[in-house]
Amino acid sequence: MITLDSVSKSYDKGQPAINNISLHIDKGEFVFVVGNSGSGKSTLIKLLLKELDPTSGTISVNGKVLNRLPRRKISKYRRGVGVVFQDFRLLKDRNVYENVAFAQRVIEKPNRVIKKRVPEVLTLVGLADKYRSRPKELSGGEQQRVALARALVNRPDILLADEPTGNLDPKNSNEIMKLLEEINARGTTVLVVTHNKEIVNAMKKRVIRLRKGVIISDEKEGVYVED
Ligand SMILES: Nc1ncnc2c1ncn2[C@@H]1O[C@H](COP(=O)(O)OP(=O)(O)OP(=O)(O)O)[C@@H](O)[C@H]1O
Repeated sequence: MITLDSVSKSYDKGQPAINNISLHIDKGEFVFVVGNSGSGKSTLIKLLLKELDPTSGTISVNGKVLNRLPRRKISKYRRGVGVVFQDFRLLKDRNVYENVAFAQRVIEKPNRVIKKRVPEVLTLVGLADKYRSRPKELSGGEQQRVALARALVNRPDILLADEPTGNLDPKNSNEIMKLLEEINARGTTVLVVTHNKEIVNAMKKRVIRLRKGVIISDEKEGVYVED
């Protein structure tokens, strides 16, 4: 599903943000990526979204070699990869329904599909009754659930979450993680970047640890080890 083969990424100056990483994630896996600030986690996410290209090495996702993906095919590729961020990134002037529908409108899904699919995915995240609310009328946990619904509405094979609980209290964090687990159980491959020690330790999933752009451990039922 996701394979990195000797991947490095250097920005203009300093040491590489990702330094010769090889890694394989199977379809249906749930993986945490942990590491100190600056260890390369966000760079890894950007490489997987093809927002950045590696300086060397190859990345394949869903059978496609990203290095060779032509520019005109990038947006289609990204449709297969849902993404959520710490800061939710919702459209402030649109309600919950429109925030989720937007992801379908940009790929020109017909209205009849949108009308069926948006309520389905809002039900999945437990927000069916809040479809008319604006983001500012929602709690942080609810806003993140809207972001998750938007990431999932086009049924991606992979979900990337960059610090999804970074702005949430423990209760909301647990709820978001339960949802990610459920989404994973339905077949989506999930990769979560996090600093949340409690969550990583509670969930007993695969944990990949980065330090200065290098994988320093990769354990099947890992725990969060501070650097
Ligand atoms: N656009 C950029 N230009 C130059 N250097 C960058 C850029 N983005 C990241 N870096 C550098 O690359 C390294 C890895 O950064 P990255 O953002 O991937 O780390 P991170 O593990 O996600 O950190 P955090 O937990 O703070 O988000 C850092 O040394 C950072 O300063």
